Formats: sequence, structure tokens, C-alpha cells
Amino acid sequence: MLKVDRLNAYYGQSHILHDIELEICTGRRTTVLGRNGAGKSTLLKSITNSGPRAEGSVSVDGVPLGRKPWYRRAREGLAFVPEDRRIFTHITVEENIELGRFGATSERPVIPAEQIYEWFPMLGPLRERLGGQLSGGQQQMLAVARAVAAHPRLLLLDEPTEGLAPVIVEELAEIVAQICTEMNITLLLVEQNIWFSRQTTDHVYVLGTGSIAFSGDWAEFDADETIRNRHLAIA
Ligand SMILES: Nc1ncnc2c1ncn2[C@@H]1O[C@H](COP(=O)(O)OP(=O)(O)OP(=O)(O)O)[C@@H](O)[C@H]1O
Repeated sequence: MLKVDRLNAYYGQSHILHDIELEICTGRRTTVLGRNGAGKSTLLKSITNSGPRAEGSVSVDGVPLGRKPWYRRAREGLAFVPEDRRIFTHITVEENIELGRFGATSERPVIPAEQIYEWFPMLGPLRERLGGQLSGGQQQMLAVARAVAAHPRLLLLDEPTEGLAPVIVEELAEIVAQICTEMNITLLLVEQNIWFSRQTTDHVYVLGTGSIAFSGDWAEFDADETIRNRHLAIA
């Protein structure tokens, strides 16, 4: 479904990503693990054309994405939750979710509000609260809720667990896994949190400094101590 071919990305003169190749089939859930500074956010920003200068090709279902920005792709079923979440702070939780709905189509009908609050029980009592009055964990829940409100077919998540309390990480993992399964969403997650990745995905890439160092399932990942020691600094 999503294919990334020989992707190179640059910030000014700095060559950050080197010949990245990724392939994610429909309905698969994939994580890209990497240390701080490995290039995870740069990868998602390159795919979504929202930052670095990128060369190479990114296609969805065989159609090259070109330079059209990702926020204009909601109606194509593509959703992205960036690291900074982009919550609208001066409108309510309900209105933030409402805004996410504009990307729905007749083939991918809008998700009713009640279904969203069932998936994200934390948000129900906060419906009338302004986005700017939420905690970090509540904002992250809202960012994911808004992204799924239009029933996407492909969801990109940039380090959703960053700065969250362990109990919220656990809740978010359960929700992400449930939603992706129920709606058959293809997921590309970039993370440092291996536990969260393990709960939510079935295929792992490891990004060394700017290039793919490993690709496999969790059993293969667990068997490869060298990869974990060299690129993730865990035993
Ligand atoms: N706007 C920018 N301008 C110049 N260099 C940048 C910019 N953003 C990131 N970089 C550099 O690109 C490299 C990869 O950064 P990136 O943010 O993609 O890493 P990351 O794996 O997402 O790390 P983190 O987990 O810390 O967010 C780093 O060396 C970083 O300093």
C-alpha cells in the first residue's frame, strides 16, 4: 500500500536520510524504531512533504504522492499525527474532532462522535473543554481521535508516547491497536518506545543513523541482539 523507494532527505547541506526503502501492505501495522536523532521524524516529514528537502519516491497504492502536502490528502484517506500534535487550542475537544471529519467520503463515511468517545473514553467528559486546557496525554488522545474521525486508510503517528505518563501510554496502545483492527487501518508508527510499538504493530524497521538497519517481525527483532545493542542501546 505505502511504498517508499530510495528516499533521501536533507536539511540544508546535511544529508539526514540515506536511500530509505519501506514497503507496507494494506492492513499491516509497522513501526520504525530509532534513537533520538536517528531521523524518525525526518522520515515522516519526508513522506508527508512537511519539512526537509526529499528525493526519491513515495507512493500509495502505486500512485506517486508528488509534492501535494499531506493535510490536503485527508479525502484520500491519509492521516498524519505529527510530533507536536497540532491541537487547535481555542476551540473545544468536540470542535477539534469535528474538524477531522472533513476528510470523510462516501466510501469512508465519517465516524460518529459516540463511536469516537467509546474508543477514547477519556475524551467524553472533556467535550466542552478547550484544546489548550488539556494535559499532554489528553491532547495526544485528541490528536489521534481527530486523525481517525474521517476513517483513514493509512495513519502515520510520530512518537505518540513522547512525554506521556506510563498509564496513558498503556491506554493509548490499547486504543490504537483496537482502532486499526476494527477499521483495517494501515499504520506507520515511528517510536522510541519499544513496548508501545510491540503492542500496536507487527513489523519492525530499525533506523540507524539515517538508514534502515533492520527489517523483520518481533520474533526476528528479539533474536537480533546486535541490532538492539548497536542502534537502540538496550539489551
Ligand atoms: N529543521 C531542521 N534543520 C536542521 N536539522 C534538523 C532539523 N530537524 C532535524 N534535524 C536533524 O536531523 C537529524 C534527525 O532528526 P529527527 O528529528 O528526524 O530525529 P528523530 O529520530 O525523530 O529524533 P527524536 O526522537 O529526537 O525526535 C538530527 O541530526 C537533527 O538534528
